[in-house]
Amino acid sequence: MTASADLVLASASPRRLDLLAQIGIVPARVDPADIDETPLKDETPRAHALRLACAKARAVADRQPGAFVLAADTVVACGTRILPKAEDEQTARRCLARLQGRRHRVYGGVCLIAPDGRQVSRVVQTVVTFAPLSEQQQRAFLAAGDWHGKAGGYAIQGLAAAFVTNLNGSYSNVVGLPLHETANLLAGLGYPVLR
Ligand SMILES: Cc1cn([C@H]2C[C@H](O)[C@@H](COP(=O)(O)OP(=O)(O)OP(=O)(O)O)O2)c(=O)[nH]c1=O
Repeated sequence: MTASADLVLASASPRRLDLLAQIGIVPARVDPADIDETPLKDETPRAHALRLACAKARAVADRQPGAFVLAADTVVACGTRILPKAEDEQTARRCLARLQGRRHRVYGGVCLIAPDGRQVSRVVQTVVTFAPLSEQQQRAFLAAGDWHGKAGGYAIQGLAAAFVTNLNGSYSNVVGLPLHETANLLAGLGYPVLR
């Protein structure tokens, strides 16, 4: 019965919609959750990604009865520090200064709530390494503006790809949704995937 229920994507991110489409999943509706994304005191990046993904899914499931609700959250972390979503150039500059020439982690929280109320979630970790960047490279990147609204101030699917020397784990997780794990969560709760 639940196999034919609608899927609602609880996200304003067009990248998540594109990623789902890549594996043949087209949500019936997009209904972004508007929640407070401020980290709690001493919250780890992993716990933060999981908490926000579940809070987004819960907020939307409450107003979308009878549907599967999928939500996610992407967190870029330097050590235990959660990097902000870059909404201005100064924030993006600070993020880039931290990321260049070193390794960081990207945590993707995913949460799925089924029509019958069952809830499953995962956190997926990807390790990304950026090359050391010259002042000129950093200036050019910032001027291009491909940091706006992005966790950690970069988009691996955009210009920042030129900076990545190594990636260990799920690439789609960095873009915004770990596809393998998301497909498994959907299939596990009875939503048709690749059928
Ligand atoms: C690191 C990285 C992040 N991002 C984006 C994905 C997410 O949109 C954003 C992280 O913010 P999120 O809060 O996870 O997502 P969002 O605010 O865009 O949408 P919603 O909360 O409604 O689900 O950063 C990239 O597009 N590429 C990258 O390489």
